[in-house]
Amino acid sequence: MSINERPALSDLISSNLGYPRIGGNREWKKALERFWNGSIDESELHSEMKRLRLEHLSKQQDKGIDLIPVGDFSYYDHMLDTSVMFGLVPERFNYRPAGPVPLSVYFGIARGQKGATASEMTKWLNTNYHYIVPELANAAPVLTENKPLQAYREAKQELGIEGKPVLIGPYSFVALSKGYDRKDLATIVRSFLPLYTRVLSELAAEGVQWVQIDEPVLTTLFPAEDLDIIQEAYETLTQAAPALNIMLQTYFGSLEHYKHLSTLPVQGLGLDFVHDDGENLQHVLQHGFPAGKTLGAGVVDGRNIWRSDLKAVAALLSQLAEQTSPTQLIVQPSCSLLHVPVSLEAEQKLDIELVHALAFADEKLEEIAALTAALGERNPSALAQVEQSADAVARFNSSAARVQTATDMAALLAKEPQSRSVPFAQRRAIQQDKLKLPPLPTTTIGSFPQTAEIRKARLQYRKGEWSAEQYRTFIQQQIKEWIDIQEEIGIDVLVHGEFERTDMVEFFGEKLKGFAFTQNGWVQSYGSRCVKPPIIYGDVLFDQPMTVEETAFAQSLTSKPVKGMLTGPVTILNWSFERNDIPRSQVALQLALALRAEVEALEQAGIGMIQVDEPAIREGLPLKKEQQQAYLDWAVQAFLVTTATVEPATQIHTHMCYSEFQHMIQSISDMDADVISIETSRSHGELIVSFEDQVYDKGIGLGVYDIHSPRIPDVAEMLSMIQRALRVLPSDLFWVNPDCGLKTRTKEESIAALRQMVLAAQAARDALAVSN
Ligand SMILES: Nc1nc2c(c(=O)[nH]1)N[C@@H](CNc1ccc(C(=O)N[C@@H](CCC(=O)N[C@@H](CCC(=O)N[C@@H](CCC(=O)O)C(=O)O)C(=O)O)C(=O)O)cc1)CN2
Ligand code: MET
Ligand SMILES: [Zn+2]
Repeated sequence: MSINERPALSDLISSNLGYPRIGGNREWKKALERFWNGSIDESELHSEMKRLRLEHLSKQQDKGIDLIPVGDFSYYDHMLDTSVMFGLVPERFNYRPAGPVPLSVYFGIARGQKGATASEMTKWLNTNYHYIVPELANAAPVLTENKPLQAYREAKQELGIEGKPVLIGPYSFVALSKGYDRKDLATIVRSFLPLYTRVLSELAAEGVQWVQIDEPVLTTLFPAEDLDIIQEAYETLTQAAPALNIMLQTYFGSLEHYKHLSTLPVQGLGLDFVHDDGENLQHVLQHGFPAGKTLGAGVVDGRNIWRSDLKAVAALLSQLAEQTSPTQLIVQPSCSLLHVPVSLEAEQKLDIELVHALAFADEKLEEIAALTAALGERNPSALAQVEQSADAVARFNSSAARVQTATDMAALLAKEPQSRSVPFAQRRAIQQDKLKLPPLPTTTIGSFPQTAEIRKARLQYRKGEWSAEQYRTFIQQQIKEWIDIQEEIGIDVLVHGEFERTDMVEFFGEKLKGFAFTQNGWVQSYGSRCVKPPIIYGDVLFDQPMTVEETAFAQSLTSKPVKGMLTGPVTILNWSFERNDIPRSQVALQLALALRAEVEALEQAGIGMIQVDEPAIREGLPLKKEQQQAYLDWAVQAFLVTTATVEPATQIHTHMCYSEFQHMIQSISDMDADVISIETSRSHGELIVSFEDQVYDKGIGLGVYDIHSPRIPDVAEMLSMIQRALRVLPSDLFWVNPDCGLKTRTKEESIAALRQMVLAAQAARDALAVSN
């Protein structure tokens, strides 16, 4: 349907689901880090946070958004905010919540503190955002403060904004927590309902119109029997605050149980019409949408950076309006804009054709406002904007940048070997013969501290104040310093330290063809840590060696093996903003072929061990079961294409960060890496059980200490991690390493922790020698 045939949508309103916290120039990150290092005090932190919070609200208002979210801002993470609001402070912090939880305890849970390890951190659904996992063991939930209410009051008093408080719903909150038996889920959800009831009734008493309750778990494969407690929860909440309109918000997928969920006793249902494979629309068309209910239509992509084809979106909205005749339709992004950069304003260096095809958070709000105005006939000039956007998208899609060179991937692949030439058992003997490693060899995951000095050097180089030669010499000095440190500590397999890299994905994006990179396109990954995902806009191709010089230099300084270090195809794909005009699997294979060229170049330069990191392989897993195997198949294939052509004597390593791997051990094994290192320490050994079944029979290093925390682990603690793992894993396949790279730690912390780790490995070897 064309936009001119649309039915009247005059009561259309616009909404947002969440706005990036980090600020246009990462002011948020900088304030937090200044507070943690003691440069500013708590009151200075609070005032900077408030300034940012209000600035973000004003901006959304200026863009013309009707329903502006409040309470989505956070000092670290929104799940952690909810935990402390409910008084969930783990016992080891020795704090019994009475009123609001102090900032020191809040950051303690997030980052660890003396005598108390941090709470576990894990991926937020299928994104590169990480949340702090609530601990429900021995929990006695109490309401310590009403955070959404405070946020609402602040927006109203300071800016006159009638905000829409956002909170994570009781079902998703509990489902994404740990420390309880799954069979008790309903009881636990029930125990939180009085707290939610109080929060909502106070909001209602204050005169709040709409509240957004996020239930992202509803788009995953949750057990159907949970529908009962979900039903019960929303009956309770609606009864508690009948004057309030509850928007039950879902995102990142479609609702498998649409028929049931659409009839829950709430006033609005928010659906993702972008990342749903068309299924939500099918559900609405097939089953209808309950009369009298408001449909929150997530039609603008909240997690990728492409400009919308607003004409197509307008047609979708018209279709929804016509088919469902809901009393009200709300135009909104598919999810919170937390997952995209703030604004295109700062991007002066991108190709103009590309810029016209992009939309970051602020531009997405403009799209939503324009669409609402055009369809609602509020503003005739908005129509022109809608037409323009469709033209821009079409122009870019047919541009030379986009045109595919490698069309027939299947034919291309048919010519390439996709498995190692000899099986693992044989490779292992050949490799051990060559490498002669001790039992329980020690290594690290790749990066060493990215100090202020290193970042400053890179900045000077980028600004042209330093020559390429000066920067190169500086990087070589860093490599030399750390090769010496590693040798002195007694680590068995060394790394060069990744000093030349800004980020493990951005670095490769800058060197491969088909990528564009932004100047300021930052997105929060966890806490104050941000990433600048590169943009895959065209065909990915190898250009020239990317890592050989630094790796070979490092190897020239030592007789111990140095592991080459690459980021794998699936991770580069998952942590970039990807093109969406061709299938993801095809982009992954293009990446794999490009990276294979690098693997071969390293091998030719005499590097005998190559690590191809795949920390993001798990988060790309589709939320729906029927799509998972196909994904795993092409992901494994991409890894094999990258690594399979090396000699049997060349040892391939891979690394993955903490994830729920239980159901994909077979696929991990099929990747056929000689050694895998996996982050485990924050899960306190739970992951080991997954590898117990003996499906996994290759080299394995389970992280023995948490690198996300500044705390230095002691020898006994790591020794017990090793020994616990050795109860289920064969000692001749076991490696000792930290959880992940050390780039976020200081030099002192890293050296101290690695010394302890080598002592722990030595103690474990001694114990093995005695028992043999
Ligand atoms: N892409 C990605 N995703 C990931 C990970 C990862 O490593 N990469 N790891 C896991 C955990 N997530 C992480 C995400 C980010 C960081 C991280 O350390 N980020 C750095 C930024 C890295 C970076 O690109 N740094 C630039 C520096 C950019 C900068 O701040 N420059 C300053 C100047 C330099 C200075 O004085 O500091 C400026 O422009 O103002 C560089 O090295 O060159 C940070 O937020 O601090 C760590 C882990 C999961 N997801
Ligand atoms: C997020 S996984 C990180 C792997 C990388 N080689 C590093 O050590 O930083
Ligand atoms: Zn990692």
